[in-house]
Amino acid sequence: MIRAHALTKRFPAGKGETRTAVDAIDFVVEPGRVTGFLGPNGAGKSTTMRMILGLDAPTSGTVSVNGHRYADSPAPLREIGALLDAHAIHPGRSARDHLRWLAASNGIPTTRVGEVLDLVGLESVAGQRAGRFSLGMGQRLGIAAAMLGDPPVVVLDEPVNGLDPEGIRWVRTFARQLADEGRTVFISSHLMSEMALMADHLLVIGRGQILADCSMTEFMSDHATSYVRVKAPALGDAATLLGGRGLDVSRVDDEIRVVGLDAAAIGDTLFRHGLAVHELTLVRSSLEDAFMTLTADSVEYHAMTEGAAR
Ligand SMILES: Nc1ncnc2c1ncn2[C@@H]1O[C@H](COP(=O)(O)OP(=O)(O)OP(=O)(O)O)[C@@H](O)[C@H]1O
Repeated sequence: MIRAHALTKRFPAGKGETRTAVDAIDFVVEPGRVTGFLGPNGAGKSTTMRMILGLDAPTSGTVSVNGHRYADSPAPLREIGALLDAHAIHPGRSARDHLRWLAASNGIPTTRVGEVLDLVGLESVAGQRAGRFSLGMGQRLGIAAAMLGDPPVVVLDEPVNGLDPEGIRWVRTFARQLADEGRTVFISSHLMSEMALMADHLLVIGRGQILADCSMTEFMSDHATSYVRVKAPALGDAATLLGGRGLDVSRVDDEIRVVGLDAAAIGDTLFRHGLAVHELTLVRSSLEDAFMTLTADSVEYHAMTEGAAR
């Protein structure tokens, strides 16, 4: 498992000032499930992952993989496999040569190269230069490299960024398989929609702080609210009536939004009081909305106007 305690990273920000990228965070990434590491751009995901892998030194605090610091591991690739930057591959080298070189420099038998190429479905193109690979093939090669040491812990930074739906599905299935094999799987993303389909557990980060650490199911029930949209000619009367019953009623433009009773019961109540109803719809807020709400205060660069965001 991965365990972070009071993990902090500050970067120099000029004029003797510092910028806190990761702010004293505590978390545990458990084996046997996919943990999604979710946060808007600049939230601190990559910095955290780099500290897990010993590529950045924490300013303070600790992070361990299977009980010890990554840097203290005698055989790091057998301990933890990582995909941080899929483009960090020599473009002139073939996929097979790239993996052979990695295996040789890490004391891993070259027979493993064929196995990981098979695992990610690149066997047929293994002789081609990696520089010619599509984004999806590059991601697969990066994942093959991560799996060389058959590690119990796998860390993937934005593995589906820029992939087509087929590539996304492949990564999702692969991550699930790794978790089912009992491995610790830690995957970052800035898109809730991806995590909703991939992760069992969620760690949400914003401005370097943990905003949520819970199961995906818990996140859904806590944050994805729903309401019933009511449109009626006598909207004010309908709002007064429903509000009088202790329901949470808010008026937005030409509709009222009601929380606390299902659509059928609301319709019946209005009917019994002779109020006509033109629309009665259950509206579920999407998980993406829930994530945006949770991280709204921690997004680094807000669009200046709504129009600019489009
Ligand atoms: N080497 C560095 N020097 C200075 N500041 C840095 C450095 N690396 C990251 N930062 C800053 O730390 C903060 C967190 O960055 P980080 O890359 O970890 O975020 P992220 O969540 O991975 O975002 P993204 O999804 O955009 O990659 C940002 O404000 C970033 O500008």
